[in-house]
Amino acid sequence: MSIAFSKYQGLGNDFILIDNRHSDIPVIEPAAAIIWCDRHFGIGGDGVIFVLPGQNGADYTMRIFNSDGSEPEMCGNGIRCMAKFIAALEGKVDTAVTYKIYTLAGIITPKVLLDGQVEVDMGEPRLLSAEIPTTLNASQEKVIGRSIEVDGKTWTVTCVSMGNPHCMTFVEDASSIPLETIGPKFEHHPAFPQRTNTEFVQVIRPDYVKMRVWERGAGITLACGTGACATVVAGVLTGKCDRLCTVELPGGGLQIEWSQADNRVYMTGPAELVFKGEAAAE
Ligand SMILES: N[C@@H](CCC[C@H](N)C(=O)O)C(=O)O
Repeated sequence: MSIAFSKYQGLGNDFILIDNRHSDIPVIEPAAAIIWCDRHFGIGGDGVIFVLPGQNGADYTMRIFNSDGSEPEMCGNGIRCMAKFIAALEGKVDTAVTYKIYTLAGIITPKVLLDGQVEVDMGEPRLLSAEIPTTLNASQEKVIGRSIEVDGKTWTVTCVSMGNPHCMTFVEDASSIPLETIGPKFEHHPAFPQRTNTEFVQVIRPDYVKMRVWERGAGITLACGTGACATVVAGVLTGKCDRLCTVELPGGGLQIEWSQADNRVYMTGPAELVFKGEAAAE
């Protein structure tokens, strides 16, 4: 049996998209997603995203498997790709269209704009330690500028959940951080019972930061949408960033706004079809 897929990327964060509208159960298992995501033996990708029938009043449901087979609650670049994929499935080309997508982080609302960019209402950030989750501040307070020992060094971190967990460290020079070695040590640190995404952020100006990410379940990626949102929230909480801020990632820039008016985070960025194909299912 073979399964049709479309490969999309958002700032180089790349995903295999599957039209799963006929069933609530993803057509491939996490073990197959690991093989499909492999860049030598598979299609290659940071994750596999399934478009399922809507739940809880949503138009569609998104499920995603990371390249290690784990299932995250949300994916910011992925939901922009999913919105473009659905618009193509529905034949809505060159029109603005908005979808309500049910995710494990709640309802998320991407809007495909006329210029092809996608603006996403990412919902409200979650700041309490139990919501992230982290044991860094067990008294249920926010985790802003707390110390953590990782790899024999003390780091000052701020933690934010955008449905999935993020741990941000502000640094002088993000390019000098040995992500490959320090990233997994943050990800698997006992202070994060559900592991964590890890971001190193260099403030260029309050409205412009550079960020590099080690993703939970995927490792180094060229961009992370939820990570960019969490970065701006952390920057505002620590007095380093404006609420409206560009986050420059290795794959390009995202416009992020943490709205004072409704406490929601809005993300705008690209999403593009790379190619379509068919892959063997086990
Ligand atoms: N790249 C994504 C985040 C994907 C999920 C992440 N690896 C996790 O496990 O939380 C994004 O753009 O947000």
